[in-house]
Amino acid sequence: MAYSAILRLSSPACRYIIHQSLPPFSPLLSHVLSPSTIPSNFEYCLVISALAPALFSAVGGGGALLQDAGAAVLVIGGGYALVSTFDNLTRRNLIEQSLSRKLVHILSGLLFMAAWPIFSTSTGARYFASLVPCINCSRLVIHGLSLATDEGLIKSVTREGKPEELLRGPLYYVLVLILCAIVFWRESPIGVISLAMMCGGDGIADIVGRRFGSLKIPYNPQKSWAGSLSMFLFGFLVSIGMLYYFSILGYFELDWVWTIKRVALVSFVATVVESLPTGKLMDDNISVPLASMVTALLSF
Ligand SMILES: C/C(=C\COP(=O)(O)O)CCC[C@H](C)CCC[C@H](C)CCCC(C)C
Ligand SMILES: Nc1ccn([C@@H]2O[C@H](COP(=O)(O)OP(=O)(O)O)[C@@H](O)[C@H]2O)c(=O)n1
Repeated sequence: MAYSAILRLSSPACRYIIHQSLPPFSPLLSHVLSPSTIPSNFEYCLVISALAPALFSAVGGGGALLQDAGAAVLVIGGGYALVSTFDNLTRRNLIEQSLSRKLVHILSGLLFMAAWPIFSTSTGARYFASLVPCINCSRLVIHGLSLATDEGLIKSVTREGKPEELLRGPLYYVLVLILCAIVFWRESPIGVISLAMMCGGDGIADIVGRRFGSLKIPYNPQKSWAGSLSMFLFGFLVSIGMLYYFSILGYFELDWVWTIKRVALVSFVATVVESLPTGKLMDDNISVPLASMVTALLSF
């Protein structure tokens, strides 16, 4: 009944329109809809309720709407599941908090982007997809302002377990997801590369840099050559991998030799920007995707 259009069908014109626009799917229908029969309004409502899904999918509205709403619910659930999974791993001391945060950093955006093809081809699909980071954005603001408490969220995405940390890196991160979903979506490699560099590149730099980053960068002792090199390589590979994923699904047709060169350039520029001592001026979750977008816009 949710999709059924309960229409006032008393007017003959309305019944005529229905009769003309709906092929008689069965003898029952042709009887009920034929102008010679005068069915009650209840019978018409019954018919419309039965045919509404077909009607909606025939006009492209309900089918796409249903698909996008379902996809959004599925991905929102996936986001909650991901965060709570890493919260449990951290609580059980199976992984340290900094590693948990970085794995959430790497996986959230990449899995969100990988889910884009399950949304419909309608023009509104990108807005349904952006609902996912939007809901997480409101979640981060609510808990970042301590209007509510979610220990699991705080433990799995903050460095020191302070709620106000949610209003910096994590918030900028989901805002970039919203921007890329709405502005670039599945139509442009720029959004894909920017998210790959922010999620994959910047994420791996922390993991590798903390463990193997003894050789520091001269102009920024907080960063290391190992961290930056891993960002360049992993960011490049994740970018190419995601572009290949979307291209085999038919969203991009790319000249791969040309593309590889430009992705390498984007990855290099993003890595240099991330290595700069500008963390206090601009969070990496803004500077890395911004540098990637500008470089990709100029080179693609
Ligand atoms: C830990 C995060 C950012 C911190 O960045 P940094 O300070 O370490 O540089 C990521 C925060 C993720 C957010 C809480 C949840 C986002 C969920 C995502 C929009 C949907 C994922 C769906 C997918 C299917 C798992
Ligand atoms: N290029 C890089 C990036 C991070 N790192 C290491 O990872 C730690 C966290 O890096 P970061 O401050 O960029 O972390 P986020 O701002 O990305 O959360 C740094 O303090 C370094 O120990 C590195 O060695 N080289």
